[in-house]
Formats: sequence, structure tokens, C-alpha cells
Amino acid sequence: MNNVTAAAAAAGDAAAGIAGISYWKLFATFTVLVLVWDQISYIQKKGSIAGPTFKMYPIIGPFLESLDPKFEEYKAKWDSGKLSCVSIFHKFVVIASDRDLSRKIFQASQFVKPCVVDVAVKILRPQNWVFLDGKAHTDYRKSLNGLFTKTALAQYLPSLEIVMDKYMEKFVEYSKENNYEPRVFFHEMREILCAVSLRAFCGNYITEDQTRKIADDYYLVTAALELVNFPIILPFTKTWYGKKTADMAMKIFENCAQQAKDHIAAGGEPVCVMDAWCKLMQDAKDDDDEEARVLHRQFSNKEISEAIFTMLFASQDASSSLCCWLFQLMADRPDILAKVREEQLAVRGGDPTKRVDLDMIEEMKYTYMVIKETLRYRPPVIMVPYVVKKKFPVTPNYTAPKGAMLIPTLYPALHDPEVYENPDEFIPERWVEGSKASEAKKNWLVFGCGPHVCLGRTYVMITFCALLGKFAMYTNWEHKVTPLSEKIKVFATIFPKDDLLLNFKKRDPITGEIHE
Ligand code: HEM
Repeated sequence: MNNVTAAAAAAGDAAAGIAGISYWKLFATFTVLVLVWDQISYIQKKGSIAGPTFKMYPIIGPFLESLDPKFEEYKAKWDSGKLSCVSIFHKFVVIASDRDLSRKIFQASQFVKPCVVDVAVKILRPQNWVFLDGKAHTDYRKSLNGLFTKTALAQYLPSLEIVMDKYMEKFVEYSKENNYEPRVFFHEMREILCAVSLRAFCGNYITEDQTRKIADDYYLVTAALELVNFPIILPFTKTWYGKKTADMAMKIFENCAQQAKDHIAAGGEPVCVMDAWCKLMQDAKDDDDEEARVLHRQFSNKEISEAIFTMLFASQDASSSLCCWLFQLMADRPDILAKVREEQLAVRGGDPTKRVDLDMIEEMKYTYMVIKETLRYRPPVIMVPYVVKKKFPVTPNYTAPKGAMLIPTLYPALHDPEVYENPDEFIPERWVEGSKASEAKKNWLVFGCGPHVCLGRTYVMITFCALLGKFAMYTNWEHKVTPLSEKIKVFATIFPKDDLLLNFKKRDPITGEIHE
């Protein structure tokens, strides 16, 4: 007898006993029916893919484990089969750990759309563009793409460099206060990334106090939007604090949007994302091209603030993750850092005070490879949850049911030994032009692919080349290696498990001398 018929037979027996019994028996029977239904439903949805034969814990499934996700448990799941599954409460989750299946899911917009936790709609607001699907989403994306082209990014770089300079001083100062003993830098890395992003998005319209407030409180949003969270916002819960923080940030952004509109209306040059957006709107107003007028219609301050919040939301955790691993890896591999330093002086023609620009960044070939390898070795986003809109034949043998969560993974494709020799080693040189790794475009899933591919992917590469370059020249940092440094902690994205113990000192960019 197979599992499905066994469960159905049990349901039949239970139903037969209902007549003429007391309330508690009725209750017990009802409970049994629900439990049996839960197992049958799971077994049917699971079909032939990898996963437990029955739900080990009825109804809840591995809910308790999912509250504290462990990288090793995810990895074991990926290794269990190209498609595997798990069921938590009524949610049936299918995980694809194969490169081609992941790509297929990312690109199947007729069958899937990004999955957001119920509470995200309340925090990011229902009318937010991230919840758009199909053509409406593609059109909105077209209007945002112009804000992240290389030409647009070049305009933001000078003000980003000022933020980087300030944080180099700060990091040295923090270390001095701690007598240059290694201390946790996880929070400081999140702070610098938040400050850099907010300067890129809002320019000088956002004050330092506002930036600090958002940077300090932002983790409340991450915590509120964890995959497993209570869907109703009750006072003083994680989601309540998350919503308060998001509302506070969007209020600030609304105000910045008006200032950007005024600046562009007065003939000012764009120096941040909001400026660039207002300029596109202004130019489109007088444009003969109907499409340009539609794409760059007059967006309200509220709309701009909500879109900017999604950019912060999308960038903050992933960029902080990259930053933590990058500084850890560079400290642990002085040979690689020495090459970065050499290149940084060379692209400035030996003058370290030369301000960074796009042409200079395009010459930073080695630094670029270091960033790329960090993203491959420790991809900040390891999985992206999608939801099935209509029955989706993922393989000839398996159709994902409507309503299931379908999760393409990124990590396995980026550690594929057939493409990346010794995938668990950090080797920037594997990215030289024409190499096997650089030709394997299909494996490069760090930023996803398809209609929702990361909006900030070029921005990430450019800002991190600038950031690493500046820190490498002007500071020296040491990393206290612990048994947990290389272990992975999952907090939306991935971080070193010991929260990154560092100290920073000033460094002379020409002589390499280190000062206390
Ligand atoms: C290391 C840093 C980053 C990583 C690894 C990363 C990765 C990703 C991934 C994997 C996705 C999902 C793609 C898909 O479903 O196909 C995504 C989406 C997105 N990212 Fe990033 N991201 C990073 C930084 C940023 C930054 C700095 C921004 C700022 C603008 C940004 C904006 C977005 C947006 C808006 C989306 C949603 C796009 C859409 O739905 O159309 N990301 N990112």
C-alpha cells in the first residue's frame, strides 16, 4: 500500500466512527482528519522530489528550525536533490539547487512572481512598485533602470567618496578608543553601507542625524521581514518596530524628494538618485516621445520615497554582507591586499589624493576581480523566494502546485566545481578575462537573472571598487581569526559567525607606514 492510500484509508476509518459519539470524540476525530489531510496534501504536493516521506511534526513541519535558520541545514537540503521540499504550516516550499532549474525559475515570470512575507505589504505599503507583476513591473523597472546606468553612477561618485573618507577616520577612531584591540565590526559595516547608500539615493538632502537614525534602526526592518514572522502587526512586536522604522525613513525620503525636485527645477545638476529621477521626469515632460513621457511621468514625493525605501531594503543587508566578508578576506590574505594596494596607486598615477572617477574604476581590473570573487565565494543572497501563480512544470516529472513557494538557490551554482576549480578557495585570479569562470555566465547568479535581476548590480561593483581602494590605501586593518570566522551566519543574508573582529589603523598610502 502506498503512502497516499494508507492515509486515505485512515481518513475513511475516522469518518466511519463519527455517528453517535460524544463531543470530545468528535473533536478527536476532527483532529485526526485534519492531521491526515495535512499528510495527504503534503505527500501529493511532494510527488517524486526529495524531502521527508511524511511531515515529521504534523501541521507545523520544521517551523521551529526555520526560526533560527542554519547554513549547514540549508546546504544539506540543497545536497539532498536538485529539487527538494519542506512544508511549514500550510506553506509548501520547493527548493531548486541546480543552476539550470534556478535560472528557469528566475525567468518564468508567467508562472512565478517574487514572494514576500504577508507583513511586507504592510511595511513597504501595498501600492509599492516591488509588488507589481508582469508588464506593470517591467515598465516601472524601465523607468528606474536609467538611475543606475554607468553615466548616472558617475555623477554620484564624488559625494560617495566623501562619505568613505569620513568612515575611514571613524573606523580608526573606534579602534583607537578600544586601544586597537580587535572589536566587533559587524554593526559598523552596516552603518557605513547605510550611509553610502543614503548619500547615493538622497545626496545632501538627508542630514547626518537622519542617516544615523536610519542606520541605527534599520535592522528592525530586516528582523520584521524575516521569512517566518507573525503576519499581524501587534504593538511592541518585531513587525511593529519594523513598520515604525520604515514609516520614519519614508517620511524623511519624502522631504528629500521635494528638495530634489526644487534643485532640478532651479537648473541644478543631478548628484544623487533622486536628482537623476527628477531630471528624467523634467526632460520627459517636454519630450516628443510618448513612451518617455509615460515611463518618466510625474512621480509623487510619496511614490519616490517608497521606491527609495525598496532600494535601501534591497541593498542594505546584501551590501553589508559583502562588506564584512571583503574586509575579513583581505585581512586574512595580505598577499591579495598588497596587489590591490599596488593597483590603487597605479590607477592614480602614483598620486593617492586623486579623486576617484568612473574611468579610474574601469582600470581597477584586479580590485574588480577581488570583489567578484568575494561575491562568488560568499554570495550575500543564497536563495530568492518566489511564489507559484499557476501550476508550473519545473521538470518533465515535477509540476509545482499553485500557491507553493519556489526557491531558486544561488550558492550551489557559484560553488559548482565544474566551473570553479577548488570552489571553496578564494582565488581572485580565476576571473581573468577568457578564463573558464569568466566565460561561465550562466553560473553568475549573484544578482539573480530575468525580469527581477538586481537593479543595483553595476552600482555594487563600482562602489565596492572605490571603497576597497580607499581603505586599502589609507588604512591598515587586522582581523582576529576565530574558529567561527569562516562559518556562515544567516541573517537575511550571510555574515561571518563571529561578527567580524577587526581593528583599523592609519596607513601612509605611499610608504605603507602604519600610524597609531
Ligand atoms: C552585494 C549587493 C547586492 C546583492 C548580492 C543583490 C542581489 C539581489 C538579488 C539576488 C535580487 C533578486 C533578483 C531576482 O529575483 O532575479 C536582487 C533584487 C533587487 N536588488 Fe539587489 N543586490 C545587491 C545590492 C543592491 C543595491 C545596492 C540595490 C540598490 C538599488 C539593489 C536593488 C535591488 C532591487 C530594487 C531589486 C528588485 C528588482 C525587481 O524586483 O525588479 N540591490 N538583488
